Parts: sequence; structure tokens; C-alpha cells
Amino acid sequence: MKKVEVVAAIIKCNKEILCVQRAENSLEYISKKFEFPGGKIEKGESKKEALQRELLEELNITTNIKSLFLTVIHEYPDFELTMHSFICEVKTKELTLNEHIAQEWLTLGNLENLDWAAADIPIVNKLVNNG
Ligand SMILES: Nc1nc2c([nH]c(=O)n2[C@@H]2O[C@H](COP(=O)(O)OP(=O)(O)OP(=O)(O)O)[C@@H](O)[C@H]2O)c(=O)[nH]1
Repeated sequence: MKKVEVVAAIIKCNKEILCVQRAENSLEYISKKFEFPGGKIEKGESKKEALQRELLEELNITTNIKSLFLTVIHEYPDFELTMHSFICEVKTKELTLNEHIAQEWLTLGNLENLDWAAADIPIVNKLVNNG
């Protein structure tokens, strides 16, 4: 099965976390799902370099990347995803959605209300349970 390795950012601004919605896609199980911004690691990049590049491309922002939070391995019907999620911080919520169709800034208590990509559920659960 095809393997995909991505980095994703859990971006905090005070007590709120950025959640972004993917555009419509032919793979129904990720189409219009909420996710943490990020993307594939390119050849020669470190994980943090890949994350900074993706956040600039997708949102026009630079963040303070704090620490690795959780690595999830998830088998979708068409590919196996390895996703490294990092806690990041920003001082303002200013951003531009270059690829996603919606954004939500939610507190921990409200994170579970969104329709997340399946691979993100362990990250959401750990955030909610660990504060
Ligand atoms: N960035 C990111 N991708 C995720 C998350 N959860 C999740 O299942 N994915 C999946 O990981 C894969 C890689 O994301 P991506 O945005 O870099 O890839 P893509 O295929 O949309 O773009 P590309 O073809 O331009 O590289 C996608 O299939 C996406 O659905 C997440 O929280 N963040």
C-alpha cells in the first residue's frame, strides 16, 4: 500500500486551537473533513522545516514550533498515513486560507464537535484528555 508521511500543526492562540477544513476531494473519507494544517515532508527537509513551509504555503503564517505532540499511523482504504503532530504557538489569529475552505478556532471542550479526518481523532482525543 502507498505510504504517505506528513507533518501537522496544532496551532494555539491563547486557549484556542486552529482547525481547518479540507476542500472537496474524490476520496470521500477525507473530503471536507477537518484537519490540522500541514502536509507531506519533501526530500531533504526536516519535519520542522516541512511544517514551516506548509504553514507559509497554506496559511501565510510563521509559527513558534514548540514540541512533538503525537505521531499517528492510520490506514486509510487507499494509503497508509504517518502523521507527526507538533504543538505550535501564534500571537495573533491573522491568516489567509490558501487551500482550505473554512477555519475554526476552538477551545479544548469544543474540539470533538467537528467532523475530523479519521487519522486526527487520536490527536483530538489526547488534546481533550491531557488539556
Ligand atoms: N496536513 C494534514 N493531512 C492530513 C491530516 N489528517 C489526514 O488524514 N491527512 C491526510 O494526509 C494526506 C497528506 O496531506 P497533504 O495535504 O499534504 O496532501 P495532498 O494530497 O492534499 O496534497 P498534495 O497532493 O498537493 O501533496 C492527505 O491525504 C490528508 O487527507 C491532517 O490533520 N493534516
